[in-house]
Amino acid sequence: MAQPQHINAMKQDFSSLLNLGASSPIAVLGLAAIVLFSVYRALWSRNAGNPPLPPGPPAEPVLGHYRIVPQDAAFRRYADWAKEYDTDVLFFHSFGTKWVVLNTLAAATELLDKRGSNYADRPRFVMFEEMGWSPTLTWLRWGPKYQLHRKVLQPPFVKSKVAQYTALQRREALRFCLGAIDHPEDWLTAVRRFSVSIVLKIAYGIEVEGRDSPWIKLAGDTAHAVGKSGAPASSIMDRIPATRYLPDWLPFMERLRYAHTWRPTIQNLTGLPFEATLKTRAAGTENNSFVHTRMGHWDANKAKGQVNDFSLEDIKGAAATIVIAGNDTTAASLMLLVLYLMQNPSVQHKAQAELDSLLNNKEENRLPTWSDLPNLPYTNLILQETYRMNPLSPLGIPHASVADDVYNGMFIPKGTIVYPNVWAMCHDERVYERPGRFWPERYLPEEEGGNGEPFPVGNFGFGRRICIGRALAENSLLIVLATMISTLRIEWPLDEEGKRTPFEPEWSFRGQAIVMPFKTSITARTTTARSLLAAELEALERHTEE
Ligand code: HEM
Repeated sequence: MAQPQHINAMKQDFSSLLNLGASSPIAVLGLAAIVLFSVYRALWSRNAGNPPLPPGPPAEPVLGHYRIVPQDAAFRRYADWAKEYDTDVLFFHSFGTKWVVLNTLAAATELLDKRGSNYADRPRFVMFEEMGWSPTLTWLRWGPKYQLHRKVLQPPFVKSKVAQYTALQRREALRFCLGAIDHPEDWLTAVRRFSVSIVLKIAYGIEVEGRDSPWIKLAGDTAHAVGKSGAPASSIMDRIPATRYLPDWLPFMERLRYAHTWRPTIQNLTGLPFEATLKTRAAGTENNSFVHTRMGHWDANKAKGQVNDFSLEDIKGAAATIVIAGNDTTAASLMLLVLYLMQNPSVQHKAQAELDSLLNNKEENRLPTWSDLPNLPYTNLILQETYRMNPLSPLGIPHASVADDVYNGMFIPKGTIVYPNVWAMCHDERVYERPGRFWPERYLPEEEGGNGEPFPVGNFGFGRRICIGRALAENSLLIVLATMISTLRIEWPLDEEGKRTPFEPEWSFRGQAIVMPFKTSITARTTTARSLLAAELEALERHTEE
């Protein structure tokens, strides 16, 4: 969801335009004129008489920074430029689009939090509209529709309300560990099941039955469709919206083709669970899922002859938001937890010791519950360190400025796209000693052997657009982490010679920063772990089915 892909996408769009030019020089000249005009109008005409723009590397004529910013791991390059130009805000432009990158927590807090109302907008996501997304909070521009969606979606996820989902989350945590013990070679299915089961149940009341559930596949397909669609607001349709009406077979419209190819998948994700839920309601089944609750309000208003501000399309889109925003992020975070525990056996052992001493495991033989979590400080530090090591959206989800602004004598024009460089903030050597090292103790005070470093900030965004699901996500991750530490032994896999050999897995830094599927060895940590998991799962299954 972050920036590197938008540069990449522009490259694809632009090189396709150049290909077209081979057969149609007039088209190239026309497009060049449009680009030059939009660059002038969007950028320089607005800057006349204002303070200077923030610094940044020199741009190329016409193309601006499109060839300057790397496609991969741009967040690292931005962090280097911030040092080189001795600034916390960098400025870039390309084809009339302007963007700034905020490289310190101070800049992000000042602009996105304190001046939040000026940075609550998003760029327009025309390509996502073409892909068939219903109104979706994450992509909505600032305005009454956005505010209505946020007002409806936020309440069930505030900290005081997410307790209603704890039984579900614990059940899925137990299922994950049991799945990983029973099918260690297929631990990723257990990961995907864990994340999608939680969001489908909350959004629609749908149960994911078994490892072969079609819902797991649909969630995977959607993740693929979104993951490869490029960064939001980066396609030629986003730059020049009228191009969405061009035929998609034109050589330079490959992203429109992509949107149309994946449209059925997106429509399935937003449509199928919604239709299934409407059917269960029509058959008289009620549950407390988001859709059932909203449909209850909708029916009641309709019966009273009152206008429904929140339309059926809105309910459909808002429910899909829960799945889109909450599924992949949770799955990717759980993969990171497995990775860091595997890579850092001493951390794993320390966390096991913390759990064992609390649960007195050998005598009582029980698994961690919600009431144990506040008494597991080291487990919590592991989660904080996981957030810091690899922010999933290293450049956040872009905000956009509503009006002209000046920050530390630098001009930020209206309509500028704003990327918080969360990775740079989490890896700032002035704040974190040896930031590339996974060291959960760094947050402890010095007298307890730590460095007194602050918890990372920004992984869930900033200001008015901050993630609504962070309390839910944190609960999911903490309960699954504690259950894993208690029941699983996670080690390097055995190689062909039967040795455990450390390796660095592959990563993808285009858009989101995610670890690619990797091999690991997962076994039950104690002789009773599996039976304990199975017994508690059975009890919870009865409970959550009610
Ligand atoms: C580890 C898990 C998660 C991470 C790292 C994460 C991260 C983020 C980030 C970085 C943003 C952008 C905030 C901004 O623009 O400043 C965001 C927005 C959002 N997240 Fe999450 N998220 C996670 C889980 C969830 C879950 C479980 C839900 C489900 C309810 C959710 C729902 C949303 C929504 C609806 C938005 C859009 C908010 C808006 O634009 O007003 N997220 N998230």
